[in-house]
Amino acid sequence: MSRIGLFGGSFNPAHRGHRGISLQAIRALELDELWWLVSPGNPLKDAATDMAPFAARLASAERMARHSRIRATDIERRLGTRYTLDTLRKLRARFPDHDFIWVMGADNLAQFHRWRGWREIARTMPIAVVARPGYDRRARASVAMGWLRRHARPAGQAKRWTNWSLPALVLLRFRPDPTSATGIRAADPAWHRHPTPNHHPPRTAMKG
Ligand SMILES: Nc1ncnc2c1ncn2[C@@H]1O[C@H](COP(=O)(O)OP(=O)(O)OP(=O)(O)O)[C@@H](O)[C@H]1O
Ligand SMILES: O=C(O)c1ccc[n+]([C@@H]2O[C@H](COP(=O)([O-])O)[C@@H](O)[C@H]2O)c1
Repeated sequence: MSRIGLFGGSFNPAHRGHRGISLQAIRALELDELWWLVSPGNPLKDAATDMAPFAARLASAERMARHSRIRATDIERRLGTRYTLDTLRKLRARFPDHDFIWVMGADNLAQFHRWRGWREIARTMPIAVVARPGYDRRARASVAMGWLRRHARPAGQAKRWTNWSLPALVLLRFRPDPTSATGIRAADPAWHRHPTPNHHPPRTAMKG
């Protein structure tokens, strides 16, 4: 069995925060690989006017994932899925020999109850939530956390996630990284048009 983490995102663009927490999650969860699922279109961001083309977002994710166990993928595009629940069901069916865990930042947990079938997602695979500066209070007080709290596992047992009965949630606290794609876009709205995009966005690129 391979131990695979799934980390979905818009990656508009991918940044050092994604890479940093991914590398730490790989260690904390003893993952063989962490697959970045570059979203063809986050269902909650349909109205976004600053979403770069898929190819540019995927390319930025591939660059940021280099030389690591992170795999930047266009899996959702190939599966034709946009809702996470659909993606996870198809991946489970396609890779019966893999163990999967869903990894997301605390800002995603804060609005997780707005995702289609969020309780079903939690019954499909364990969830690891990574602390994120500015969001942890909102995440703790969220509707989803109200339901998931009773299924929380101690971070000290994170490596045993393949044995957990579902639903299961673990909160991971790494070195905080304030980088955000919102901050990068504010500093450089045309990031996807540069021939050699910035691999290392400015340190001031914080959540806007
Ligand atoms: N600095 C960070 N610390 C912890 N988690 C993060 C961080 N940046 C992004 N994430 C997580 O990475 C995943 C993908 O995020 P996304 O591609 O939307 O980046 P973002 O920086 O949050 O973008 P935006 O500012 O446009 O919302 C989400 O689960 C998000 O919570
Ligand atoms: O399935 C849903 O209803 C749903 C709603 C909002 C976001 N998501 C997923 O959440 C992940 C993070 O998205 P983002 O835009 O915050 O990086 C990405 O994989 C999205 O497809 C999924």
